[in-house]
Amino acid sequence: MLILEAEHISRSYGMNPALNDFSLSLSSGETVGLTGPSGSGKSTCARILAGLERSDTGSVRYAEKTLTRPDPGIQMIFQDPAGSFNPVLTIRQSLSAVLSLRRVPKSDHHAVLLAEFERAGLQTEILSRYPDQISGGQAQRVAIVRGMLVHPRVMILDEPTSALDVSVQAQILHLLKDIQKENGVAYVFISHDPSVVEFMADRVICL
Ligand SMILES: Nc1ncnc2c1ncn2[C@@H]1O[C@H](COP(=O)(O)OP(=O)(O)OP(=O)(O)O)[C@@H](O)[C@H]1O
Repeated sequence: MLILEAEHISRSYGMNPALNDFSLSLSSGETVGLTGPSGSGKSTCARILAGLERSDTGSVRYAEKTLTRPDPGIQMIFQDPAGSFNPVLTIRQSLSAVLSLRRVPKSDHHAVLLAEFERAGLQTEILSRYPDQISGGQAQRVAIVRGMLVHPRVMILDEPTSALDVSVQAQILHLLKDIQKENGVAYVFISHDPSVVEFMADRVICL
């Protein structure tokens, strides 16, 4: 089933064209890889597909509706996960806030987070730490857990492993594959590294 569709999207910043006539069809459970050299518009494309930014021309449709703003069904994972957490909240507080938004009763939060952490291979003591007290690999796992708590149908992953060393990178890629096998989430996987994109993606678009 088609879940995300971009038709002829373009975006310029002033006189600088960042993305030119890009189209994409993404089905549930599928991974499309997006690659290309630095400055080719990968991150611009990611922000538009996630509804964080509007294209100048063309349109994005999510679940058969035109996307005009961020939708909880599309989650985005960035290269620098620690930077996307509120530094004054513990990991538990950040994740509980997401569960509260989903109206999960407070009394269930601990059990839900334990189960998610176990699945993601995270030790539970990380819950009481602050974002600057965990490693890059742990932070990226926590970011993936946070994204999945919302039960998205699409995840846009913008260079999710580029800041990690190779062994941690492989673990995160396998975690993403396992999650997808379990729940059929669709990925747009962005990386400048062709071997990583090749490993993750069912098909690859080069910008
Ligand atoms: N907010 C912005 N304002 C002005 N120009 C921008 C902005 N964001 C991106 N650009 C420009 O748009 C072009 C595409 O940038 P983008 O970050 O999408 O490329 P990228 O392929 O993700 O690059 P990289 O691999 O280096 O992250 C670049 O020329 C960049 O300088």
